[in-house]
Amino acid sequence: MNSFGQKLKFSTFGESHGVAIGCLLDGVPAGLCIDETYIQNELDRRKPGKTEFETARKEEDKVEILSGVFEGKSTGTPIAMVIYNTNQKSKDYSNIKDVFRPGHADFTYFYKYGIRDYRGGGRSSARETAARVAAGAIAKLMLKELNIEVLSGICEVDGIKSEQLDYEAAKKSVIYALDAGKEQEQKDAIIRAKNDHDSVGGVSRVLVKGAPKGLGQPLYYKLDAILADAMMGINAVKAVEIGDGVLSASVKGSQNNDAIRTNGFVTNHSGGILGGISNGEDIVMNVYFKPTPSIFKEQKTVTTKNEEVDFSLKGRHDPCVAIRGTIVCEAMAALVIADMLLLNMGSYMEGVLKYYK
Ligand SMILES: Cc1cc2nc3c(=O)[nH]c(=O)nc-3n(C[C@H](O)[C@H](O)[C@H](O)COP(=O)(O)O)c2cc1C
Ligand SMILES: C=C(O[C@@H]1CC(C(=O)O)=C[C@@H](OP(=O)(O)O)[C@H]1O)C(=O)O
Repeated sequence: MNSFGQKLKFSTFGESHGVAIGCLLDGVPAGLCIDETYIQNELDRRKPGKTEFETARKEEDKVEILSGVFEGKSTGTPIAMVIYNTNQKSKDYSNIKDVFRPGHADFTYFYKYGIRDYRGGGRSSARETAARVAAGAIAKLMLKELNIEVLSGICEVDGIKSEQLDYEAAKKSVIYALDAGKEQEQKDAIIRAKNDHDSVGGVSRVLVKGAPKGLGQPLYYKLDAILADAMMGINAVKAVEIGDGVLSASVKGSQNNDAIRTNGFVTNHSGGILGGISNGEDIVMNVYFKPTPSIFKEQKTVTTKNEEVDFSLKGRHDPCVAIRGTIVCEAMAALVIADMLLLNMGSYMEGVLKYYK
């Protein structure tokens, strides 16, 4: 179960090499138009196997809505969605049955549960994030009704930073690069690492446009805390910055404060959140992904019997997980913002009236 979930309850099921993955999304208001083509398009943006910058595992990620939608509209009842796995090739994973891949969840799952679905990491595989994207697409449909948009793109690969942040460019790029001028260099870094049987990290920049003032509950349900929680819950995310983030610790207050004018804020160092509440500016986050743990270089590890071994991995893996990860960030951000909106409708007379009008 998700940890935001005040109004929207969201959970997923399934394993990478099981029959299917899917989700249950409860709390979506009745009467929302559920555009299945839109949901599928969102899944297509994340699905694996599209380019050489992604895992070679080809999945169509066709989503099927099982409940909660009638004649194209949400009914206010739980929405269940399923995506069948079709390209498992589980036998490729027999060589990690008794060894732990450094950097992956094999070690910790084994010591926590004593049993591990080693076929592609089972439940710990980011295959599960397809289900997040399906739920996030429904949240995005709800946000669209309120002219709120969630966008994202890659602003750094292997330390190569984007100078431009062009979200339209990111939509056209196969690696969702925000800076078309840096795209080739970033692509080259991914392919170089891949050819070297290695992997690279990257950073996704997420932008929520059009969010109203007042989202987030002080003090223990702050919008920045909940967004960070949602992002950190994505596989391989190691840090989240809101607005200027880490940089704000090394500048003066006079440089960091956003001056206020009658028409809004002059700058947006805060990333659109003050005191845990949205201030009406763009909500901006940087989400940091580590390099893919499953690499094909020989590595040192131990077996399930705690014997030291050198081992070489097989399988199909993303050389840079941030690329597809950015689509998952959008989905999680959309779910959080939708949840916060629904929460405000309950605590704000204006919201309640608008909702019931
Ligand atoms: C979209 C996406 C794709 C990923 N693809 C792979 C992959 O192909 N191989 C791999 O080892 N890890 C991949 N990961 C990362 C692992 O799932 C993740 O590192 C692992 O579950 C351990 O969790 P942690 O890194 O959060 O500790 C991917 C992550 C995301 C978000
Ligand atoms: C299958 C997908 O990505 C997978 C994420 C992943 C991992 O360890 O996170 C490992 C690889 O697959 P497997 O679980 O078969 O080893 C990726 O291909 C997907 O995103 O749909």
